[in-house]
Amino acid sequence: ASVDVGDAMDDLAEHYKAALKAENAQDFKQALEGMKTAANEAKQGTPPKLEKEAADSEKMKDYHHGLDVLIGQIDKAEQLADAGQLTQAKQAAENFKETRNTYHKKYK
Ligand code: HEM
Repeated sequence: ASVDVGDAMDDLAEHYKAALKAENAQDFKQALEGMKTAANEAKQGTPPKLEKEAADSEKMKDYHHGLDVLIGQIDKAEQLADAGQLTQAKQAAENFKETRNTYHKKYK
């Protein structure tokens, strides 16, 4: 069974919306956990634009790297929420958009 990247992205976007709307650390963290699950799922699929690339091609490696960058950013935002800094955590979450835009330009 292969993972559909578009489906994983829809999940990612839904949880991201919830994260940005969260009014407490618990809701925020739950949304971020959902984002991480979706990002890891996306890593198991192949973007339609890269279907002709070998699994170990530079482009596939870069696609995986982009999702790892996002997962790293999610972990940092989670740590801020754990430290009771929800405002800063949500600011950190706003910055996910930069990563999204960078990789969407290349592979979406
Ligand atoms: C906050 C982060 C992100 C959000 C909210 C997001 C959201 C989305 C959404 C809503 C779509 C359209 C899905 C559809 O076709 O139904 C999409 C497509 C896509 N995204 Fe993301 N994305 C994010 C980050 C990333 C990153 C980091 C990468 C790659 C490293 C990526 C790669 C792609 C690709 C390849 C598609 C096209 C999938 C397809 O056509 O099947 N996205 N994304």
